[in-house]
Amino acid sequence: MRYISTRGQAPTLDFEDVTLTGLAADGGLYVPEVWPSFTAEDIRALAGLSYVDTAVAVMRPFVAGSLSDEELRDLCEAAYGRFSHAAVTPLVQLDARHFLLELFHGPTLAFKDVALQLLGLLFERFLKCRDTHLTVIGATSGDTGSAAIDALAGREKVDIFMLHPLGRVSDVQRRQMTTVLAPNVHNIAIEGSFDDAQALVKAAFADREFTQRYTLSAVNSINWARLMAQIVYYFYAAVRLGAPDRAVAFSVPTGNFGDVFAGYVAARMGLPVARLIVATNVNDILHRALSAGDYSTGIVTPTAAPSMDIQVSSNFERLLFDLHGRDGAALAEAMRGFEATRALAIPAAMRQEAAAIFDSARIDADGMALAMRWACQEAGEIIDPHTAIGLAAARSADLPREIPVVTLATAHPAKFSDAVERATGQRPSLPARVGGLFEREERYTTLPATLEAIKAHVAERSVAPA
Ligand SMILES: Cc1ncc(COP(=O)(O)O)c(C=O)c1O
Ligand SMILES: N[C@@H](CCOP(=O)(O)O)C(=O)O
Repeated sequence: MRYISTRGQAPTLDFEDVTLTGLAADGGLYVPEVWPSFTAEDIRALAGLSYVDTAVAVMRPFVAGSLSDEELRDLCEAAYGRFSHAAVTPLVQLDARHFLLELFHGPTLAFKDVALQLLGLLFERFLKCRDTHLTVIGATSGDTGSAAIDALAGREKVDIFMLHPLGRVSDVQRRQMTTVLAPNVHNIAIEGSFDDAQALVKAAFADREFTQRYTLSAVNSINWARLMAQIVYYFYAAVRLGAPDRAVAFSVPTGNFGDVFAGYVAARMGLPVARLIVATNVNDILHRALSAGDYSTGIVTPTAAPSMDIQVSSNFERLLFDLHGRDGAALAEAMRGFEATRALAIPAAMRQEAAAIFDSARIDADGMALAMRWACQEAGEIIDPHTAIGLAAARSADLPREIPVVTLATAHPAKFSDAVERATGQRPSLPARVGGLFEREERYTTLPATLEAIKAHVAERSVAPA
């Protein structure tokens, strides 16, 4: 498989290089040159397979030329062997048509583990035969950071610098990052929002001299391998609910548009996905973009679902690439306009094309709390605020009755126990595997949100050649 940039100017790469590269040199994001295609028979053959077997079957076309089936299987077994549930991503039924797809059984209790446990192993596999030291630089609104740190802590040939917005992640989220004291882990609290942190990561990649000197790489969903691993659970869930003979809808709590884009890829590959519901909190740029063509940023409002407090959604560019007929030059011009004005009008024809599969909903604090209460009282499930936004959107969606609706449960409720307790009166406790968080020493550096400060910090801490 070859990978091309959404902005059309960067070199075409194979899977190994695309995994190690992160952001494309032209500022774009890598996508497969073609979407692999699964027939109904291919999908039927997934029935009854374990998660690992499903992962190998679904990811095989994306890694072709870089990993053999045996290598891919070994990596998946190691990655998913660390999950606490035998099904890795189990489905839970809430009522006649609503399901939760629990994605939080990994080591750091959020869906990010599904991709990042694999990515950590991919880095190790691809660096084994190279004389390269990777400097990973990432931005987190709470969950990517801890999952990436867990996946990379203590690994040879990698340093990780993780930027989180100071004071805007939950205590559990922060401590999951800052109590990891491995020498290759460098936590930075940025005086700004998640969008500022993400913009700094992109600015670091745009500095070609810096990128080359430190061999920068990414763990955010700008890295294609992240999304690839997330496609698997759409297949796994849909097949369990009757695909290819029954279409399934998914409701996805959305921030950076990575998780829901993985669902879009699954649909492009042939999975019968009836609808993808993009569920946002009050930071609703994606809802405005999909429902009214208004992709313009505002001020980020802190909410009880902090991991979705995002305005500029990285992966929306990947969808825009397809909506622009995969014309990299046209998209590069549109993105330059967006970067200059912080606004992009999505033409009606593109909006209509997106509407063939995407719905969207904006859920406010009351809607979120109501969904947490409904899940608790009617189905006996305690859910986290991000999942609640997905569930609220799922329950308000206008869909034929025979279509099952799967809400992606993206985080364990104990990561956000204050908000859960406020809504339901129940305080979920942390699973034993992450216990002791509040007794451990924390280590992080607070920096202003400037590229100079980040570069100086990397230069001081990285073991890569100066
Ligand atoms: C718990 C949780 N839910 C939902 C999201 C949104 O996912 P995405 O950024 O892939 O849209 C995030 C952050 O990425 C998250 O951490
Ligand atoms: N919500 C995310 C933000 C970063 O998203 P990513 O999927 O691009 O890594 C987080 O939890 O950090």
